[in-house]
Amino acid sequence: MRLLLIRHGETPGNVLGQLDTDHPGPGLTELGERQAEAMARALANERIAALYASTLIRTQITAAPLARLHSLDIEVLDGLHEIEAGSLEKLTDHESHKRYMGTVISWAAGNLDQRMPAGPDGHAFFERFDAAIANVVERAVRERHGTAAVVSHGAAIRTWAGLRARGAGHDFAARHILANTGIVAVEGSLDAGWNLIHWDGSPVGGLALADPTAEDPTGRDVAAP
Ligand SMILES: O=C(O)[C@H](O)COP(=O)(O)O
Repeated sequence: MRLLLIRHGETPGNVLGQLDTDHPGPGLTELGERQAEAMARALANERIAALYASTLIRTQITAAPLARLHSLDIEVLDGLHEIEAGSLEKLTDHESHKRYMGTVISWAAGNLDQRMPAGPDGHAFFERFDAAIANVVERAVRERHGTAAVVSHGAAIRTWAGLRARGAGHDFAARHILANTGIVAVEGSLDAGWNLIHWDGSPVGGLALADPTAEDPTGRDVAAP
């Protein structure tokens, strides 16, 4: 089956460069709302049979136009939420960004024992995200459908795909941006594992929907010095 892992639309926290991972989290900016509408239009011809969002409301708001267009319900799944920032929560400085993204990219390299300061380690993240993906796949197998869309988060998608998708890898995940409404597509199964099909790091509705001035720590190239 195919999984479209979609990052949510822009939030006020993304504009400020805030490490904002608490529940329920912020809604979208006006640009974020437009990104979500454009994402639905861009995916109008995709045969999406099931649509999932995380427990943070920004993903549910982002999924709403796509749900309307495809006449789908949004299923909110535990386990798809952003990687908790621990004691870095709400910080906006570059050292904190580096520490947060450095930790999650090291998980994508397989160093799962590393811990976010006062937060989770890589084992805890992969356990909950893998379990969520297993739920998505089991339903697809039961209902015999081929494509599911999963609206999740910058660090969570990059880290999961970096370790789990053949053709990605931690270095790739670090270097490839994942702007708001960027999409990482993987194909595979629980038994065979996952292959990277494409990594569209820009807003799927087009570059006119990008916000080059946003600080956005989880969306940018983190291999850059
Ligand atoms: O730094 C961020 O942008 C926040 O920590 C959360 O990531 P997200 O915007 O992809 O949810």
